[in-house]
Amino acid sequence: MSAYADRLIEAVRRKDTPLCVGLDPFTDRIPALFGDAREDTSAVLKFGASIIEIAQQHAAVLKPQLGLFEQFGEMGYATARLLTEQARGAGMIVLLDAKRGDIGTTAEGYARATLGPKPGFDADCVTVNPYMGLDTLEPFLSVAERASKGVAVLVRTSNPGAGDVQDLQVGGAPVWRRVGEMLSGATQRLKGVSGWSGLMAVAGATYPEEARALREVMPDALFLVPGYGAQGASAADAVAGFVTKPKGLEGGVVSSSRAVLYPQAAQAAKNMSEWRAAIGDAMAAAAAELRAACAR
Ligand SMILES: O=c1ccn([C@@H]2O[C@H](COP(=O)(O)O)[C@@H](O)[C@H]2O)c(=O)[nH]1
Repeated sequence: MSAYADRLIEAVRRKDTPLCVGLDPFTDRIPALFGDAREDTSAVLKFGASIIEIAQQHAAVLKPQLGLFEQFGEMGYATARLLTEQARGAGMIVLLDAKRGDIGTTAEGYARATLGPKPGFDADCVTVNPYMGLDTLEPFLSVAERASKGVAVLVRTSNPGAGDVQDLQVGGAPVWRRVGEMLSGATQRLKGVSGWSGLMAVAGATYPEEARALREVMPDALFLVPGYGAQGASAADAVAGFVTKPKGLEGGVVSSSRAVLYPQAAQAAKNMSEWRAAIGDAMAAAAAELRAACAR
């Protein structure tokens, strides 16, 4: 199998947009058309399955937010696995947002559970938290190397409090920059023939200046950029850390969850075909807006 980075960048080029659809199930926002998600996880499964059917037309990548499935207990976990299988079966790349991070021996379990084959999730990539140190990433990197998968590392996150720790100065540079520097060996290990690495850096769209600076530190890492849409960042901000290549700007994927899952028109839909149309419109608009931002 080709390297994760090559598969990802090829899929993004084919779709001609860096849009990554986030799958974040919120019980109070899943329309009643699917059943009552507060009482029945089959409503979450039906909602997720319909989202994937539409998303596969507009985006190369799906990012299930595992925490929001885990809130439903074992059935939620099983639902996330079924949806991961559906998305991969439909040719989408699945980037599991699980934000794992623990001592090496425990991390081995997490790596098998997320990237490993059944009974693991068999996701293409998983998000990890590096703030316990490089050794905690090793099990994920080993599985990723062996199975042509990716590892997306939190470097400069999108949340308002991101700077509380990540902006602290260490030897004249912020922590997030030091983390980016620390990841250079891992980046080389997951490099594909395209020159891009499957060691992805999570760089929030809400901090475009930091994303630009991070690109200098991590020239080969594909970025996973959350924060576009519901968190207020524009398409231009979202691609700030991308790079100019002969075919225009590229360099990663931009995720959007709430803005494409729960647009107003979909919340007001009276039937399934209205809902499908509203979701399709929201995803098409996001895909086009990001495509245009990449072309500038
Ligand atoms: O820095 C980060 C890292 C991860 N996330 C996750 O991305 C989505 C964002 O959802 P939106 O509805 O598009 O705001 C969500 O799953 C977060 O857990 C992030 O926002 N920032």
